[in-house]
Amino acid sequence: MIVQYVRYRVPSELSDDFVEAYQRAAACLSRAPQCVDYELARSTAEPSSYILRITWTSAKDQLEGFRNRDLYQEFSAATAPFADDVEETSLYQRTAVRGDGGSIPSMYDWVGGTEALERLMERFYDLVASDDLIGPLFKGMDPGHPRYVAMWLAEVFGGPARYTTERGGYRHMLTMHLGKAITEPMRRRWVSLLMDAADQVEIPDDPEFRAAFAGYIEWGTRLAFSNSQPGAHPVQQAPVPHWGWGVAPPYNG
Ligand code: HEM
Repeated sequence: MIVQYVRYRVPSELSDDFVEAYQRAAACLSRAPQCVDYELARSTAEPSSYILRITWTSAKDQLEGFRNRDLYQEFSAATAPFADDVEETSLYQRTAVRGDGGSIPSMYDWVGGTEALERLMERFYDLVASDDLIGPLFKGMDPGHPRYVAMWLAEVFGGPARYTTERGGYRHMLTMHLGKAITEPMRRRWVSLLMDAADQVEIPDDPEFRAAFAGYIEWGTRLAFSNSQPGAHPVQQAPVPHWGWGVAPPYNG
């Protein structure tokens, strides 16, 4: 891990604009898998002085991962008006001296990445195909469907944003559920078969992971249920949601 510090001196009349610009830029950091955490702090003694601290997974990830991607373009566009106010920017190696707050892996990393999610989804849709209640809903499904849903889940759990960049993002997923008239017993069966598949392919079964995973699945299936009802008026445009550990992150011993 590497810590980047950027010191700014911002004219006081621009301080609100500066913080607002960083609120926009921060959305990019929140989505960047290379970013562990970040904070913008303002000096109490000299209110025109700000320090931005960003912890990156590594200098290489920051340079080759973040700075080479679209998110960086967005980040730079938001902060460009304050480029001349930067007084210093430096990268620091962390030392052994530190307290709580090491990086918490994303749920995507914890589950085993794309390979594990694809394995899970292949098994799940095998179970679905032979299920009397929900099998018929998926009769004409695209053969790539398990992979697409794995891609969606990967993005939700903090992995690559490929469902957004390659598959049409939230809007496409929504469209696929519209008018399907999912019933509550169907939703329950979907959840239950997914949990069976999770046990069968042996994705992590620690309480923290399974609780967070089940939380998302409960939430997502309830949205799919309501969005699928005839006459529903769901939100048409939204980012792919990001799901995290909630109140019980992995136990570090
Ligand atoms: C967390 C819950 C859910 C997630 C994450 C999810 C995800 C998705 C995604 C990403 C697609 C579009 C795939 C593509 O890009 O082509 C899709 C399509 C679909 N979903 Fe869901 N879904 C959920 C719940 C449900 C439930 C509860 C049902 C029904 C019981 C359902 C039925 C369908 C059907 C029938 C399609 C269209 C399949 C096809 O014809 O290719 N989904 N779902």
